[in-house]
Order: sequence, then C-alpha cells, then structure tokens
Amino acid sequence: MLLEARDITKAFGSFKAVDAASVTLQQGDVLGLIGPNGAGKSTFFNCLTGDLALTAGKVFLEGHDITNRPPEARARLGLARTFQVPQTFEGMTVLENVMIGAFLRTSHRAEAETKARAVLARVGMERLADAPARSLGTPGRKRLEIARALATEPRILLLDEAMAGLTQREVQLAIDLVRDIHRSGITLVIVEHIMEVIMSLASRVMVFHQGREIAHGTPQEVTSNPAVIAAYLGTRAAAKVAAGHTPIELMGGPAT
Ligand SMILES: Nc1ncnc2c1ncn2[C@@H]1O[C@H](COP(=O)(O)OP(=O)(O)OP(=O)(O)O)[C@@H](O)[C@H]1O
Repeated sequence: MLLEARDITKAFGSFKAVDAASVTLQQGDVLGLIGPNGAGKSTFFNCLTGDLALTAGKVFLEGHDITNRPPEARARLGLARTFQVPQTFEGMTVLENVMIGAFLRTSHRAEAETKARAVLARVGMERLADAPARSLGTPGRKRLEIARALATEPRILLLDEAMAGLTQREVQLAIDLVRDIHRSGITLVIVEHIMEVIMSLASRVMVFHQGREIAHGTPQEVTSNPAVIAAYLGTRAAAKVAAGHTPIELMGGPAT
C-alpha cells in the first residue's frame, strides 16, 4: 500500500471539519475526493499533505508513519501537491517557478534548469519558459502549479481543484495532461467540483459530507448512490433521480 490515512480527525475548536475519515491508496490509483461545499475535502487533503496538523489519526507512506512530518519532508518522500489558488512567484519567470520544485532534488542550478525545461516541455509550456509568471492567465497558472509539483519528481500528486475556473475546452486539455501524468506512473488524489473531471479520471471516489465519508466506490457507484445525491442536492432532487433523471445531470456534470 502506497498511502494510508487512518481515522483522521481535524477539529477547529469544538467543530470537527473531518471526523474519523480513512482511506488507502495503491500504486496507480486515481482517487477522487468529492462532496458539497464545506464537506471537509480540503481539510482532509491538507491533512494528507501535512499542511494541517491532525487532531487525531495517522498517515502512513509505504508503511512509515509520516503523521508528524512537515510538507517539505513529505515532498522529499514523493508526495507533491498543487494549491487551489496557484502559489505563483509573480516576479519570477515560468522557468524559475518550476526550478523551485526541481531544487528539492538537486542543489545545482544547471541541473535544476534542465529538469525544469523537461517538465515544461512535458506540460506543453516550453515556449513560455522565459515569460514572467505574472503574465499568465488562469489556465497557465494552473498548469504552472502542476509543472512545479512534477519537478519535485513525485510518486503521489495531490491536485486541489486544479481545473476550477477553466473553460470547457481548457478542462479537456487539463484532463489530457492529468491522464498523461497518471500514465507516467504517478498515483493521484484529486479534489474537484467538476464532475466531468471525476468521471473521466477517477478510478475510485470518496464522498464527504459534514466531515464524514458517506460513500466510497467507482464514479458510477457513488454518483448513483441516493445518500450522495441527497447530500449534494437535498432530498427533493434525490426524489427526481428516483423519478428517472440521471444523477450526473443533476450534479452539474455532462448529460448522459
Ligand atoms: N481554519 C479553519 N478554521 C475554522 N473552520 C474551518 C477552517 N478551515 C475549514 N473550516 C471549516 O471546516 C469545514 C470544512 O471545510 P473544507 O474547506 O475542508 O471543505 P471543502 O469540502 O473543501 O469545501 P469547498 O468545496 O467549499 O472547498 C467548513 O465548515 C469550513 O468552514
């Protein structure tokens, strides 16, 4: 087993944003984390990356307890992440931004540059290498965020709403990129509101509601689960599903 989160609880004061959630990740998985706004997805995700300290529970990477390891140490062990709001260094070029990721594995500037250029080619941004990061729009920033994470040479990549704010066409291109990344052998965890992304990419989906896991299964299984539909849309919509509407259509995904 590559990654295991066991009984993760994260409380803010007396409020449990995540309440005893567990998940396992095998090499090659694409795990989708979904749920309505405020369900606890980002909090759970940040517990996996080490950006939040747990109230209770444990995180294991290949059987080693990493619960108390900071994000940098986890990155060195092969766990990389992107941020919902891209953490771009505005005053630097695109290439320099990606080199920051590469410097995790090397202290030599020339080697970091070579690696960063290779990653930029891989994500289709080589022509933008010398552009200032501040000149990028949303799709470019989201892609740059992925490039910087790839430059750390991860085994697991955690994507936090990497496609939010993109047009339909840009989402398609981003799905292609993520599929490529997966094919290269990287295991993925994806937090995403766009159901099309989850349906296209995830092999397994974990559904959060009010800090708890309410369903787990294939995309098809969870999106036709009445508890999931009710959590997203309320019981009235769940009744519509029962009356024959397709659940994905009701969740805002592609009409099937
Ligand atoms: N630092 C914090 N302090 C207090 N409460 C917080 C904090 N971070 C998150 N919460 C609360 O925890 C709950 C879960 O938030 P979280 O951001 O994990 O949900 P989410 O499923 O990612 O939602 P969204 O899809 O809107 O990003 C929410 O009620 C949120 O207000």
